[in-house]
Amino acid sequence: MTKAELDNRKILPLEDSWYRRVKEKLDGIAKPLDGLGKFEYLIAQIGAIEKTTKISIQKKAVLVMCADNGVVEEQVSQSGKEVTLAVAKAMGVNNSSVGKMAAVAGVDVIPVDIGIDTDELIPGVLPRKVTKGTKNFAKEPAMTEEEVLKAIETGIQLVQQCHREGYEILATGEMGIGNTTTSTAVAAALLDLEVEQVTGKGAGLTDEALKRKCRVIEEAIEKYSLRDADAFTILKTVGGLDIAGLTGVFIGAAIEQIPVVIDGVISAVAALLAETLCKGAVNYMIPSHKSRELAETAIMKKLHLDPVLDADMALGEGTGAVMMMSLLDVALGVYLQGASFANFEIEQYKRYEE
Ligand SMILES: O=C(O)c1ccc[n+]([C@@H]2O[C@H](COP(=O)([O-])O)[C@@H](O)[C@H]2O)c1
Ligand SMILES: Cc1cc2nc[nH]c2cc1C
Repeated sequence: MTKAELDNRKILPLEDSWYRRVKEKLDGIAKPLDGLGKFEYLIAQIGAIEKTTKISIQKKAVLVMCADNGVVEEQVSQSGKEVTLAVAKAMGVNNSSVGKMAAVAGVDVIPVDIGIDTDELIPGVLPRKVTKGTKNFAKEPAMTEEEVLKAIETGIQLVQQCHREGYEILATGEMGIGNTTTSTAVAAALLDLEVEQVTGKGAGLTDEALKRKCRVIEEAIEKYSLRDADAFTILKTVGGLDIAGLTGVFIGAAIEQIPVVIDGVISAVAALLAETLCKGAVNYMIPSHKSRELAETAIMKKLHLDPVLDADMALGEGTGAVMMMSLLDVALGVYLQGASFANFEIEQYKRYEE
């Protein structure tokens, strides 16, 4: 894929009529009007994406992009980069946090090596390595243009493959030590935010290390004049292969017209990049939780998305998105099988315009 091909991707809008038809069906179910709150809108959104009132999200997968980040050399994370490989290996044998959750939720985990710094072929992990980790952005741009395009294309192609295999809804996830530094740098540059106000402790840091993390991000934004740069340049300079791959997943979901659930702050940054690069992609996105990472709030506000879960989670791997898939299944139980007012022989509730 060339940059021009990426720029020319067109995303189809959703039709309002499907929202209305799903909402009418929800209003006919014996319950208070809008009783399922935000889930009513989300169910209607999925109906509009699938273009049906007979919604199905039975076959589910979480695509977990795993990659290393050169900026870890600057000691911006509590652990070393070897943890990325260790957790990816655990994912491959369903022994990671997301694997345990997904088994309960009926979701398939698809871990992807999009840039782990190893020559090993990891059992159970899809080999889609673009390069063995990014460069340290404190010293040089993280990626080349070709690497970014290849990672985005990989994400798009994985969604297309999942769609062909019958998956009806996808979730995003990632594993990459240092990726809260890359994500925060992208968010701060793209949304012109104060670095100190949006930088969190990631997987855990001392106060002193947090100051170092802020300094590394701030210096890079200044060095490369990123506050005036476009989204693609920001991603290439301070982003990561996991973020680029996930950007492709969001673009791919919009192209294939399937719903995609956003996980934590790293996925949220990729969602923001996808919407910036391909307008309208956001209509295919479903938020899950409000990550503990500080950049999350500004990103969700910019995307006009409202995460349902506020549980102080900061695990990554796709865990929050998988939890959300379970909640969607539960809410859909009412939509698909709930008794109607007619079944109860009581009069349907009316909407009163104020
Ligand atoms: O999903 C989130 O919002 C989230 C917040 C904090 C940490 N993480 C996970 O922790 C790792 C990154 O943390 P760090 O401190 O190395 O940047 C990475 O593998 C993420 O999956 C994820
Ligand atoms: C063990 C471990 C698992 C993770 N999953 C996401 N980030 C992580 C960081 C660590 C350290």
